[in-house]
Amino acid sequence: MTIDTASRLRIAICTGGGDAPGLNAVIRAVVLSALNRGWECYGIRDGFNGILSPKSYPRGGVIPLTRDTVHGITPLGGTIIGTTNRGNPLRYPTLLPDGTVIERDRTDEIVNGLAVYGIDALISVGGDGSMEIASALTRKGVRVIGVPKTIDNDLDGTVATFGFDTAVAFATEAIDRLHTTAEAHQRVMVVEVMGRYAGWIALNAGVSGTAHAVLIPEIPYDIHKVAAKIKSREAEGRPYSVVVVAEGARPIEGSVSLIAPKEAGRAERLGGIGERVARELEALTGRETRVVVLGHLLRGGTPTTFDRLLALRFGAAAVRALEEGQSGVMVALDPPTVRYVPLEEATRRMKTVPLDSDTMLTARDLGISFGD
Ligand SMILES: Nc1ncnc2c1ncn2[C@@H]1O[C@H](COP(=O)(O)OP(=O)(O)OP(=O)(O)O)[C@@H](O)[C@H]1O
Ligand SMILES: O=P(O)(O)OC[C@H]1O[C@](O)(CO)[C@@H](O)[C@@H]1O
Ligand SMILES: [Mg+2]
Repeated sequence: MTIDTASRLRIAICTGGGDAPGLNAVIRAVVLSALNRGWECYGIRDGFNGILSPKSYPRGGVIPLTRDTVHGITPLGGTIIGTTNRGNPLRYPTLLPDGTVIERDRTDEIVNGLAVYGIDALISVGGDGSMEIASALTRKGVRVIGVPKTIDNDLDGTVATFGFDTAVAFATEAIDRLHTTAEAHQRVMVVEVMGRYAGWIALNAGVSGTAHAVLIPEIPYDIHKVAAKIKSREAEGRPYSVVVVAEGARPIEGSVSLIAPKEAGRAERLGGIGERVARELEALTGRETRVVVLGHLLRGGTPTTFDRLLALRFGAAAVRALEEGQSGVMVALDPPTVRYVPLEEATRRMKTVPLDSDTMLTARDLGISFGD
């Protein structure tokens, strides 16, 4: 969709979903690119909560972002305006007098809230959930540009999202460190990494960190096959192994490991699969086993150079898109350039690991077991 451009825009930015290294770099690029055009820039606190729950923000749910606000934030993890992965405005959990909880659409309140603040256009940074919300707001007449973010790399329509490279780099370093202790103690070390529905982090870090088995959501595993891999290493005089497990991995006959089931306005919380795999491998191989859960460590820290640059490029490209009069599109990496894809296209399907991809073939050629 292309809209007439206003010469001086008042824009807002929000960050939604789980945080990812690079969010602050996007914010800085958006703010500086906007200010350098003579525009004004505001930040909505904690996803859309700054508009939906203004009473929770005595110092303002929508705050001005200035050159000073974004000074020095490029290398910082987190997001200076906050984020949330609870309370999707499309399906907002609401308690009824009889105690039941229903989900209701609160996007009209966001449309009105943006109008009250005189916001001409919104830049929404987030994963699939945030892009779905952005797409709904576009249909309601809000001028929106999406910026893709997720450490899980499961967002379609872009070759890469920022945060993923940082998460993989950290996981690889952790796996490297576990090799030496695994070998010294002749143990099996199981490393659980994030990746709810897609195994990108487990696969890329597992291959780079030379793990011996990698279990991903895309391939339900047979624990006996993983145990056989560990035993064959033993037979070759290597009585230790490193196994990487994505939190969304599941056995062939079984389901994912849940910490908490899905609730209104909130996805299910996964966790515990590393523990389960370790227990079963110890029983099947007789080898002492330990588990390390990397969890939220993967979302923290300073973004890698790749992620910083990508985040800065995405932020600046989002502002250029507004200047060009675009709306309803997501900035996407299409090397060597960035392009704009319709939000509907970006949210149509989840990007999971293709089983015939080059990285999968590489892993198999290297002898890594997927438990299949
Ligand atoms: N701007 C927002 N305001 C409120 N809630 C949001 C916002 N953006 C996203 N959410 C909520 O967070 C959930 C996850 O968001 P999203 O898919 O954008 O992030 P993600 O990077 O994929 O991370 P996650 O693992 O949390 O899904 C959404 O389904 C929605 O419930
Ligand atoms: O613990 P939280 O913040 O709800 O988020 C956990 C989820 O976030 C993600 O890291 C995506 O950011 C998923 O892999 C994970 O399941
Ligand atoms: Mg998501």
